[in-house]
Amino acid sequence: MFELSMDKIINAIASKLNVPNSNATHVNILVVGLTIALVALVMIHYRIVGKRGVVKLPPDPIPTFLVGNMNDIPVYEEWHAFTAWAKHFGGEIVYLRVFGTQMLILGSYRVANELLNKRGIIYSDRPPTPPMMDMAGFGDSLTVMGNNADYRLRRRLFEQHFRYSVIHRHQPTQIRETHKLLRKYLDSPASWLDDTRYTVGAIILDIVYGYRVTSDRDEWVEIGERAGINFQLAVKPGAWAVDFLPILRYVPTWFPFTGWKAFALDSTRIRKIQVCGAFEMAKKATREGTANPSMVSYYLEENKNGGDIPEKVIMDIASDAYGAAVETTLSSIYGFLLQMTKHPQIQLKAQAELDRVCIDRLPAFDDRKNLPYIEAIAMEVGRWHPGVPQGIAHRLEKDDKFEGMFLPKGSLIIPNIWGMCHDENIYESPNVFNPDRFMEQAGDSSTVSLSQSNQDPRQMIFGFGRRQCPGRPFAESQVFFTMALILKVFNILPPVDAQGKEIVQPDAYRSGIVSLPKPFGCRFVPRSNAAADLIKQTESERARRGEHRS
Ligand code: HEM
Repeated sequence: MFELSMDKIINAIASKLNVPNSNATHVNILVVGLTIALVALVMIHYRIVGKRGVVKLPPDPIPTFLVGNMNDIPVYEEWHAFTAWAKHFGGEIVYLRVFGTQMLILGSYRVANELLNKRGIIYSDRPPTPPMMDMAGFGDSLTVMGNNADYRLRRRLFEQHFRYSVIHRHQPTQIRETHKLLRKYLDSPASWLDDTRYTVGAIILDIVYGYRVTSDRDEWVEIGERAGINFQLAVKPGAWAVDFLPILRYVPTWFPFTGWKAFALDSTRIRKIQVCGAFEMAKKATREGTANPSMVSYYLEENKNGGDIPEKVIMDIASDAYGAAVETTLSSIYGFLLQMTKHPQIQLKAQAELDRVCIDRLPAFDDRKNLPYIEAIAMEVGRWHPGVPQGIAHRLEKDDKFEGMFLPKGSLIIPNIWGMCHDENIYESPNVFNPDRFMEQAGDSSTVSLSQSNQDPRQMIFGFGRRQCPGRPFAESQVFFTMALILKVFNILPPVDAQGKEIVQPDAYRSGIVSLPKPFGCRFVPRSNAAADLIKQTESERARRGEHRS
């Protein structure tokens, strides 16, 4: 029966190819060749996994010979392509291959929760550090380290300084610097973009090194920023030939076309100044007893009292905090300001809540539980454009199986956080900016509260499982506090053109691991004279606390 139908196929092919039947041997060879190729293709889609039988890989865009899906992955705003694939393949996991590297793009919170949270034990590793990251001085960063004992020590120490139960320690710094920002918005609103950036940098420098920024353009903030920019450049996938051909790292610097080596050397130099310089400054102050309390002074003191934390570890995690905190937190604050320029009604509603809770004073951290609408705006800002839209890749440590699909060991796991936050199955009209989606109307407008029924996007935007962002408690509190303070005293308006007409600004975001809004305009106008007075009073409070002016 089989031979009969095989003959038929051979004859059909033979006639199609115009090959006489007497030459059927050649056709036989052709058919065998085609069959092998077909089986090979099928084998790529289906894996034979030991005794567990045949298991299917997740669906994938058709790969190209050798390079796989390299050309399918866009260089900019990858999260849109990932979201489109998830829809196209009707699946929550998409499989990609680039050269020998296998990737699994997770497109829903449900799957990310099942794999990265619940099976965290095998999903918490990171891929090997790309050569350029290493050459540019970022190889020792906690964020890129594999799941080994050294990593776990660093992670524990890091968390100890930023977990929910201790972040109140950082509040005096947050209050001092964020109040200062309000004064800057009032006195010189044109430089709001830089001033906002400097504020976040100044807070982190104080928390981590006990260093108080005293000028508007502080050298340590500048160095931190340069290191941050270099990190973003070095980590960019596909940007560096050396990441594909590691042997290139041994090419001497005098060789033509090695500008990338100069970048790597300069980046390492800046990173060294940032990591060692700021640490040595904090160490000296701790030794002399003049240090402000900080992450570095805390662990150095612990060592003095019998602890044995390697100094290198303290030095590295301090710089990790700076590198990981500034751009991400800024992404939320800038994102909030951009949306406010477009949504005056949302501002009005938030200001009504603030005026009810903090009648004639500035909001404080303790007000958070009584300001659900401000919390809802913070959640919607995070959902609208997550600061790290594709997360940071995890690496699967063992072969795994999920709902009939085979997930191969060594795969990079990329959670498409942006896609999850715009999932129509979770959020109604996901492309509308609407904080009310997180609110529950309970009685009159003074008793509204946060709804428990809609998925809290913060379970996604800070990543997953054992790798979930350890800075989350601090980031949430700083974003909330900044938003509440600004809304209490300012109207946030869009820029105007030469005719005084308000400019409608695009929702444009920079691509990269951390994604911020592209530069945009914003006007800060005090809501009233009383609001301006509240800002000015922070100056006298500062003087009363004996803080220096800057
Ligand atoms: C709104 C602000 C922030 C967002 C959206 C954010 C988001 C993220 C995400 C998505 C990850 C990857 C998690 C994963 O691999 O699954 C991450 C990792 C990390 N974040 Fe944040 N982050 C923010 C603020 C901060 C702050 C303020 C700090 C420090 C104080 C921080 C420190 C870190 C560190 C050290 C890691 C690496 C953790 C590890 O690999 O174990 N982040 N963050």
